Amino acid sequence: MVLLQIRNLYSGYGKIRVLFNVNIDVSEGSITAIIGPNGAGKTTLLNSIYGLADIYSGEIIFNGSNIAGLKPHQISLLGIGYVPQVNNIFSSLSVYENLRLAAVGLPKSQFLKRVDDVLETFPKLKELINRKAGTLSGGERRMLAIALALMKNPKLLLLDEVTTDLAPIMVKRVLEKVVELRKKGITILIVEQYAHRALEIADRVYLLASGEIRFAGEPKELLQKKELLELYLGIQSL
Ligand SMILES: Nc1ncnc2c1ncn2[C@@H]1O[C@H](COP(=O)(O)OP(=O)(O)OP(=O)(O)O)[C@@H](O)[C@H]1O
Repeated sequence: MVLLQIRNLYSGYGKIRVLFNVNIDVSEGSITAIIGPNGAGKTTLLNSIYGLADIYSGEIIFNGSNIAGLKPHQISLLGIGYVPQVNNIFSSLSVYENLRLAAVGLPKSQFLKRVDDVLETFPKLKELINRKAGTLSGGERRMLAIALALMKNPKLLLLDEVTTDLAPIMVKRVLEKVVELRKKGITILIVEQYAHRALEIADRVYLLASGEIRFAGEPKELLQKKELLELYLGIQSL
């Protein structure tokens, strides 16, 4: 089943037009990667899905209904979680307090169940539960940012460059978590600046450049398109 279908999407910010005729299918239970050069519009695509960009035309069908034009809190309630590039962690609050805030409105008993689930996925955060978020390492903060999005129990998780600026070992751990989340039934749409990392874990990949989709297919097909890789990603081979 296709969980998210984007049809003929044109979007941007006011007069700044960024995406042109974008079509994307995200199958339930899959990892779908969006790659492309800087400024291609990858973040704008996630912002469009989450109600943070202006939709000029087109449809964003999630779980059967068109969500284009809805506000972020409405989209969140429908089951989409977003881990933005600049994460919204409160540094002066503890890990626990951040998790509590992320689940605001949830009755205490449900909150405790969700915290248990999320900490099972991120055992390291359990050890750090009373630490101020500002004292966490870069990798730990990235894990917390994902944990915060999971507190709302999303069906679809949007991840924007969650591995950028991390040491190689932490990159590996974060991506292993992403694969683990898919195993738990969460559908993932991931934007990655480093194409090879995304291609290793993705079921399907879209190459975006200058606001248009230039390739859609399986990672192994893209790996054979040397001219696309060279033109848009500046790499001879991966
Ligand atoms: N809030 C905004 N208001 C106006 N223009 C914006 C805004 N955010 C991004 N843009 C513009 O939209 C275009 C696409 O940016 P976007 O961040 O979506 O690209 P990207 O592929 O995610 O790039 P990067 O890898 O550098 O983050 C850029 O020209 C950028 O300047």
